[in-house]
Parts: sequence; structure tokens; C-alpha cells
Amino acid sequence: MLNDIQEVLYDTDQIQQKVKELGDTISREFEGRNPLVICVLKGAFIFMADLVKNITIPLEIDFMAVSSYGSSTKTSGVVKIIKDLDVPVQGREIIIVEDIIDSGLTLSYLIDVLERRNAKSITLVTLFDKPAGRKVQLDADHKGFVLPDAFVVGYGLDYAEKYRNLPLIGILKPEVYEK
Ligand SMILES: O=P(O)(O)OC[C@H]1O[C@H](OP(=O)(O)OP(=O)(O)O)[C@H](O)[C@@H]1O
Ligand code: HPA
Ligand SMILES: [Mg+2]
Repeated sequence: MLNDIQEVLYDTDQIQQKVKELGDTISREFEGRNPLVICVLKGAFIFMADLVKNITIPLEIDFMAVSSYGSSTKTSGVVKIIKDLDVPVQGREIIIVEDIIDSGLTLSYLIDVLERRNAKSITLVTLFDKPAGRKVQLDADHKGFVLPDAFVVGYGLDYAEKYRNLPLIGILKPEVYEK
């Protein structure tokens, strides 16, 4: 798998350090608020697991699966809910955990859904942010790393369902998807 990586952007240690900082920030901010932490599957599954281990206050978790990239490196523009939440969000303080914000379409769709369900508050946490990809204006409340305008894989992020288990984030060689 590493053969397909053009450049490693952040290795395991750098990611773990950043996740710990994000966990500390959230622990302080949400003291006494019992947030519902929502993992946006599949990409955010590794970040979610590492992040909640670094949050020291009581919280609840739930999962939502959405998809818009399929086997492409470009968004289809259509966000599909594959799996919905198990619990109601009405009146809850929500933390959405994302692996990456690129076009912003996934999160703007999710925010809309959760607002219509009357969440009390919505806080966006993303490990990676790729501002050059934005198609809608949207910013995370807390972000880990700002990435260059390139298709990246690893630490949960895939190309055609591959590379999610790489323990680092790196730029995928274009020849892998330009075949
Ligand atoms: O800001 P955007 O352009 O919407 O891109 C970000 C979203 O795209 C990816 O999900 P994807 O649709 O690939 O599903 P996956 O998480 O199952 O890989 C990623 O995990 C984010 O959820
Ligand atoms: N890599 C993997 N999945 C993604 C990306 C990316 O750069 N952008 C949005 N989803
Ligand atoms: Mg994907």
C-alpha cells in the first residue's frame, strides 16, 4: 500500500499528538454538557475511536453513514444516508466528528438534517481540512491539519474502499486513479 503513496503528510505520532490536543480542547469545552458525539462513517471511524479515548468528560456516541464519493476522487455532489442515527437529537448538544472537509457538501447536508431535527447545538470537529476543495462556505469549529489540494488516503480515508487502514495520511499517486 505504501508503494502507492507519493508523499506522507503526517505520520502516526504527529496524528496522535494532534488528536490528543483536540481531545483536551473538547473536554474543556463540553464539561457538564453530556454531548452526543456523532461519527460520520466510514471515513471518520479511526479518528472517532482515537478522539473519544482522549476526551475525559461523560459523553454518548452514535454513528451515521453517508457517502458521496463512491470509487471516484471527485464528489458526486449527492450525499446519501446509508445508515441513520439510532437516537433522537432533539435538544442535544451535538459534536460531529469528520475525517475530512473537502467540498463541504457532506457536512452542510448533515448540518441541515440535524438542524431540522432540532439539535440544541452543533459543533464540527474535523481532523483534516482541504480548503481548496470547497464548493460551499463552511468551516470547522476545531480542526487538526490543513491539507494541500491533493487526493489523500489513510487513517480512515479511502480510494475505492482501499487504504483506510494505513496508519498515516498521505497523497495518493495520481497514476493509481488515472489508469
Ligand atoms: O467535504 P466533502 O467533499 O463532502 O468530502 C468529505 C467527505 O467525503 C468522504 O466520505 P465518502 O463520501 O468518501 O464516504 P466514506 O467516508 O465512506 O469514504 C469523507 O469521509 C467525508 O465524509
Ligand atoms: N481523500 C479521500 N476521501 C476524500 C477526500 C480525499 O482527499 N476528500 C473527500 N473525501
Ligand atoms: Mg470515501
